[in-house]
Amino acid sequence: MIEMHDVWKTYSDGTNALRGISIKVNAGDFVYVVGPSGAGKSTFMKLMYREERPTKGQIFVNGFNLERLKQRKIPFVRRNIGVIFQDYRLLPKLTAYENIAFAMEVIEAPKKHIKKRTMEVLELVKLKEKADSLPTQLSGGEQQRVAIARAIVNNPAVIIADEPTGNLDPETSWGIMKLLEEINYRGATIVMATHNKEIVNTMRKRVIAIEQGQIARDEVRGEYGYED
Ligand SMILES: Nc1ncnc2c1ncn2[C@@H]1O[C@H](COP(=O)(O)OP(=O)(O)OP(=O)(O)O)[C@@H](O)[C@H]1O
Repeated sequence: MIEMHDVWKTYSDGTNALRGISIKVNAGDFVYVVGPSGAGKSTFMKLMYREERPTKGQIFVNGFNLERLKQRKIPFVRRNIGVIFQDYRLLPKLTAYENIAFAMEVIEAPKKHIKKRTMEVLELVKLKEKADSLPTQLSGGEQQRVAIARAIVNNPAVIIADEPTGNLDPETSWGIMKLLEEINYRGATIVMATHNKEIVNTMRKRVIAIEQGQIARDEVRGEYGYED
């Protein structure tokens, strides 16, 4: 599903963010990515959805070699990866419904299908009654649920979540985790970077720890392992 072979990332200012990462994530896995601030977690995530390119090494997602990808194939690969950010990144002038529907419009899904599927995911994230609200009219947790609905609306095989609970209080964070667990249960592979010790130690999953740009641990039912 996702494979990295000896992946290195050096930014243009010379920062060595990743130094020889090799991993394999299978279809249906739920993986936490943990590690100290600045360890390289976000860089690792960005490489998977091709926001950044590796300096060296190979990355495969859904069978595609991201480094050999033809330009015209990029939208196809991106459509198979849903991305969730700490700061939600909803379009501020669009309603909850429109934010989600927009993700289907850009891939030119049939109109009839858009309405049905958008309502379906709004229901899944329990926000049907907020369909017409703008992001500013929603709480942080509700905005993140809209962002999750947007990420899954095109049925991607892989969900990349970079600190999805980073801006949320503990109770709201648990709601988001329940939702991600449900999405994983329905078949999506989830890779989630997090600093949330309680979540990692309670909802036991595979844990990949990155330290100074290298894999420090990779455990099947791992622990958070840091004090923050
Ligand atoms: N665009 C960039 N240009 C130069 N250096 C960068 C860039 N992005 C990240 N870095 C550096 O690369 C290293 C890894 O950063 P990254 O954001 O991947 O870490 P992180 O583990 O996600 O940190 P955090 O937990 O604080 O979000 C850091 O030293 C960071 O300063």
